Amino acid sequence: MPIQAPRLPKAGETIHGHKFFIGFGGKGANQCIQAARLGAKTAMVCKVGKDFFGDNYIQNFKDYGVNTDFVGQASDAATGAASIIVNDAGENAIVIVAGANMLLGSEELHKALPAISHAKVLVCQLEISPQTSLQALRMAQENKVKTIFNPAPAIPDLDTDFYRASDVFCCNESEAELLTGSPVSNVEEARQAGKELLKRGCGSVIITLGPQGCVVVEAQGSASIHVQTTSVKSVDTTGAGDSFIGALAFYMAHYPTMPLQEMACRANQVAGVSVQTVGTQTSYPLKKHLPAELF
Ligand SMILES: Nc1ncnc2c1ncn2[C@@H]1O[C@H](COP(=O)(O)OP(=O)(O)OP(=O)(O)O)[C@@H](O)[C@H]1O
Repeated sequence: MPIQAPRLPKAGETIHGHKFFIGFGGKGANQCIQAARLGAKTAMVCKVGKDFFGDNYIQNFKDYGVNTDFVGQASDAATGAASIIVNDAGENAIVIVAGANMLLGSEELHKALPAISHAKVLVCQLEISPQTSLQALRMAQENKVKTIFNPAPAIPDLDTDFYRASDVFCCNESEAELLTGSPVSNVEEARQAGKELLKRGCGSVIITLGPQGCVVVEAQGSASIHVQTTSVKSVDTTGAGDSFIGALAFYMAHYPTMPLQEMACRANQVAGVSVQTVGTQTSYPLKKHLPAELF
């Protein structure tokens, strides 16, 4: 729920803002919807509250053609929400209430097992309990389903089992920095961080670098590749990383033999379109609006 205001209010203060709007989000939902907009058959496994926001959240998935059979509604917790205040300088103050997200656990995953085990790709993040994410990744691997893990929001003491459960470990610069403990602010540093993360046991690593595209690090010992992207005029980069991951999941599902570097190159192009329009899910391109050579 973003609010635009001239400045951030002080404790106890009431001020007038410019604008208020409600947008759907959550990393998992964004990634799922980008994949669906490219033509992937998608299902979401998550938990919302039995409330107004939860009902609208489910309808939003349905509007995008996402299967909601595994979207549970908790009666004892509210739908996860974020209150975001952005001032005229572009600085923000954010309060996230995870709510029902934290109630997603083993029971729900077991109900979703038929969908998980028949999927081509499973994508997980850290906006639910980390142990639930890890369990889902393991369930996918046991069923030979490819996994993409997006360690966001990053936690410094990430369980090392997450690396082993990730076919593709995909994060942005600040997440890579937190996980490796080394600065990641340019291509060279991203290459080093990618190599370090790869050593921890994942199949491959992608570190996204905003307008500089991404770095792809595959199999131990092989060179890292900087996949540059086309320069575009960006107006709102919110959710660009999720657009990239949703697109990557689409390519992994639809073109399983395509080299990862080529998938990353195409995901760069998709995410590059998303930054040219205001909004998050609404800025994600549909297949019909993208050049045919991306498919
Ligand atoms: N200004 C830009 N021009 C072109 N492509 C961009 C730009 N910003 C982002 N992208 C594309 O989006 C991808 C993800 O961007 P970024 O690395 O900023 O992710 P992020 O930090 O997770 O984003 P956010 O937190 O804003 O969702 C990049 O790898 C690139 O493909």
